[in-house]
Amino acid sequence: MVIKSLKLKNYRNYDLLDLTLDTQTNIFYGDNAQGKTNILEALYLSGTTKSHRGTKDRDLIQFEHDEAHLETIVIKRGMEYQIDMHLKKNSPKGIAVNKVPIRKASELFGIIHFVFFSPEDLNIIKEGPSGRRRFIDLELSQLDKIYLSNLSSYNRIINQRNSLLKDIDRQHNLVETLDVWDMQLAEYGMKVIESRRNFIRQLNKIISNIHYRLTGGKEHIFLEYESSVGNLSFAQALKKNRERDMRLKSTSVGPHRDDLSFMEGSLDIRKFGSQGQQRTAALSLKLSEIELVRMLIKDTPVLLLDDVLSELDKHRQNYLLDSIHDIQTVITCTGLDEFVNHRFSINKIFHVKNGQVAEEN
Ligand SMILES: Nc1ncnc2c1ncn2[C@@H]1O[C@H](COP(=O)(O)OP(=O)(O)OP(=O)(O)O)[C@@H](O)[C@H]1O
Repeated sequence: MVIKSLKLKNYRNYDLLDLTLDTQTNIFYGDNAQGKTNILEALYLSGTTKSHRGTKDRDLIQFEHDEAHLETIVIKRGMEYQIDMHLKKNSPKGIAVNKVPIRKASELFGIIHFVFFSPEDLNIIKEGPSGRRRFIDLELSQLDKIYLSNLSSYNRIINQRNSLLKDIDRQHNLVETLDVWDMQLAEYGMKVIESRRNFIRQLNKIISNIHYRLTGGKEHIFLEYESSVGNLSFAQALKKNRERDMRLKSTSVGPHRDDLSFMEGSLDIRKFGSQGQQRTAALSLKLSEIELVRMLIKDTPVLLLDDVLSELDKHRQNYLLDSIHDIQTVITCTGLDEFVNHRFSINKIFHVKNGQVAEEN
């Protein structure tokens, strides 16, 4: 699949933008705060309905405007799909595929698949568990419609359970209603955990090879899904922790507290790895994600690289660029130095300045 074009109107710092992308490598370069990431964000939004930065629709609309419009044309297996998105300040976004309005965002599912890679991804091992859960959730939500639906049900129920835990403090007889919530939470929670375990199993088959090559044969790594539920069933764990949850007024076990560990032999890289080791493992993870997506969707995803090359040394830059030469890639960077010494062929170069994009030859 490839993105053929992107049009924006009143989106972030773009009044109007009309871009035709190359099917291979596209570079957007320019100084800071000129609008490079905004382009990647707009692309990601048009495929997933969400900003990769988690920004609300109203903040994506250009200051002093009430609406924004995005039009993306995707080519997938020879078919053209036009995705129109209308962002509004005070109501949900309108989406149409080939001019036919769709009612639910999930109807966009499967048209386009993005892998987003930003400098924060290189810190995924060094930082806290929420980034690692977010990594799993963002990818699985694109790969698996049922996961997306189970995860939203789980998140809805956990919010309701947490408010109930707060209310119980004032109105103790509400404690009887906890069982009903726990039953539902356990049902969706187990499904979420099972899908995540399966995803990690599949990633493990790929990551060890990639990491071995990336470290010049020095390291083997292995991922482990760490469930806060432990060996209990989720329902049992909820029961066991009920007193504590009531005291803390929040749910202490479940997929929203789980983590992913990166093991090099018996060494937990999260805790004991050097910074370099952690960043290399993070790069291996990202490369494995691309590989796994490719296998599962039986197509190539579109890769969005947000200023990530300048974060890598020459060896890792080369490894990354070599791994992606047959995928449509949209790269942002502040300068073109990273590409000068690489045989990597750039197909289109765009200069971004203050919400204006100029193609260079
Ligand atoms: N809703 C909005 N309306 C108008 N302009 C906006 C809006 N949101 C953000 N901007 C502007 O967009 C610019 C930031 O764009 P972007 O995040 O794409 O930067 P960038 O070129 O990727 O820079 P960097 O290299 O620093 O990441 C800023 O100038 C900011 O003021």
